[in-house]
Amino acid sequence: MAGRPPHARGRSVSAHDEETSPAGTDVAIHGQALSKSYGSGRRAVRAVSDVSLKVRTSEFLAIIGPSGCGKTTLLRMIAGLETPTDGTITCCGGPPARLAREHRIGMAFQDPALLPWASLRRNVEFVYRAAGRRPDRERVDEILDLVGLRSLAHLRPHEASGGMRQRVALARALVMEPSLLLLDEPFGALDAITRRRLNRELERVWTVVRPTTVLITHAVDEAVMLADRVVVMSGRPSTIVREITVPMARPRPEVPDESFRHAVQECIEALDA
Ligand SMILES: Nc1ncnc2c1ncn2[C@@H]1O[C@H](COP(=O)(O)OP(=O)(O)OP(=O)(O)O)[C@@H](O)[C@H]1O
Repeated sequence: MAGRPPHARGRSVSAHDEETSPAGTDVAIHGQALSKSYGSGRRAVRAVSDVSLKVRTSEFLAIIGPSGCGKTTLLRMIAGLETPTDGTITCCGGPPARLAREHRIGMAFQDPALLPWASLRRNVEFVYRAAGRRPDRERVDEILDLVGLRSLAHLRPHEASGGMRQRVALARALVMEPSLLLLDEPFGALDAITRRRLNRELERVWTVVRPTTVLITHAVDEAVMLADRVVVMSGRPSTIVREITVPMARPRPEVPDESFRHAVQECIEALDA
C-alpha cells in the first residue's frame, strides 16, 4: 500500500502562511480571499469570509468546523455551484465551472439521492448518461468491484442498506475518474460501525485512484483518519483558523496511536478556541 506522499509532511500552520501552502504547478485548488454572502442589505448572510487555501494534486483535505460556519458553501464554490462574492478560485488551472462542464468533478453528499427504479449498477451508469456519454461497462464493473458492490449491483436502492447506498454514491462520484472528488458529510447518516467500515473503504479506494479530495465532516476522528491535512473553520467570522498536517502513513492504524491522538487533540483545541 502506498505511503503518505512527501507533500504531506509538515507542521501545524496558519491558513495564510504562504510558505507552508503547497507551491508550484501541482496545485489543484487555489482559492484566494474567498468570501460569499447570501442575500443583501440587512438580511445578508456572510457565509464565508476571506478564505484562502491551496490543495495539491492528489492531496486529501478534510474541512471541519461548527454547524453553519460555511463548509458547504466553500465546497460549492470549489465545485463551481456558487460564485464567490469576493476573491478568486481556480481548479486545475481554470475556473471551477470549466472542470464541472468537462465532468471532471465527482461529488457525494450525505443523501445519496439514487434513482429508486434503477438497479445500483444503473445508478452508477447514469453518470455517463447525464454527461451525454455511453456507459463504459468495463469501468463500471471496475468501480463496483472497488467499492465492494459487484455482486450486489442488481439490487434496487430500497433493497440496499444505507452503507451500500453510500458506496453507490462513492462509485458514482469516482466512475468517470474525476480530477476532484468533493465529499459533503457522505457518511454522516450512518451508524458508527458502518461509518468506520466505509472510512476504511474510502481510504483504500482513494489510495488506488488518488483524486484530489475535499471532505467535509463533523467527525474529527474521521477527518484525521482520512486526510493529509485538516482545515478548521470557525463560525465568527466564517473563515479558516487552523491547518493541521496529519503525520501518519497509510493505511492508517486500526488502533489510534500517539500521532493520531495528537492530531485529534489539535483539531479539538482549534474547534474550541
Ligand atoms: N442558499 C442559501 N441562501 C441563504 N443562506 C444560505 C444559503 N446556503 C447557506 N446559507 C447560510 O450560510 C451559512 C453557512 O451555511 P453552510 O451550509 O455553508 O454551513 P455549513 O458549515 O456547511 O453548515 P452545516 O455543518 O450545518 O452543514 C449559514 O448561515 C446558512 O444559513
